[in-house]
Amino acid sequence: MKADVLAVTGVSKNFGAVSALRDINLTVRAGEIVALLGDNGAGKSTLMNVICGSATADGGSVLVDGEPLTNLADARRLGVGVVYQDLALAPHLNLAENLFLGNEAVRRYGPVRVLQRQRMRREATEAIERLGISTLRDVTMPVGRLSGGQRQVLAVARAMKWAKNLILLDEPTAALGPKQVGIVLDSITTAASHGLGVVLVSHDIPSVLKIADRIVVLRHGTIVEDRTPAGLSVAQVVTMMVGDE
Ligand SMILES: Nc1ncnc2c1ncn2[C@@H]1O[C@H](COP(=O)(O)OP(=O)(O)OP(=O)(O)O)[C@@H](O)[C@H]1O
Repeated sequence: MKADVLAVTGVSKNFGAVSALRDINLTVRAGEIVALLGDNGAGKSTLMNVICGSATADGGSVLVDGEPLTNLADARRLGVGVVYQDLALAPHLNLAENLFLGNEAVRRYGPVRVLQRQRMRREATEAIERLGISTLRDVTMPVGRLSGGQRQVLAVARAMKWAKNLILLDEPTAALGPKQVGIVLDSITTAASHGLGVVLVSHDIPSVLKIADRIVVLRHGTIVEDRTPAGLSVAQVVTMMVGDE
């Protein structure tokens, strides 16, 4: 049995009178892909924000690789990679520069800091090769020239390069064509096969059914299902998400 990279225990979060999360218990193992599902307002974003350290829970705990995570600095130290819906890529920079955005490789000569461009290009090429994406081979290409799917894959490659334990993805297949969806799903399963735990929020149920090892359904701030998706139809999952409404 693989180790838990994420253990969420008894987490609650309120916004004034709104109880956005109530007694959330969730574990994710190394190499496991867990999809967080739920109708609008169910609490998915709030839970992702708590797991990535951008929001603090009012109660309960989040452990990554056994260590408490309560803020963004913890998330960075514990190797939690996040792929935001807007991808947070810089279009005027090239692929390699984007992979290193905020983590630039520099060499210090006394007070002078020099960017290690060659090293960044080499490591960027390796990171992209790990995902097996042939269309992203030229790491000197500006990101502004990439398609939506290629940008999404690049964002996954970046999260994977810096993540040690866990990758969180927000709607990774939104607004992509079928072929691009396939490439993005492959990149996510590759990240998991490298031993990272993956948590993704998605309304794209067919994609979730293809790649998730577990689905976790939130309704009104509580988990109502935590199970394998094996044998489930899209309609059955939607019913779990919306309940009797
Ligand atoms: N910053 C905030 N201030 C006040 N209420 C909030 C805030 N963030 C979320 N909420 C409330 O908490 C509940 C859960 O919201 P959340 O955004 O987590 O849901 P969600 O499942 O991600 O929804 P969606 O699919 O629409 O993004 C909702 O009732 C929402 O209105």
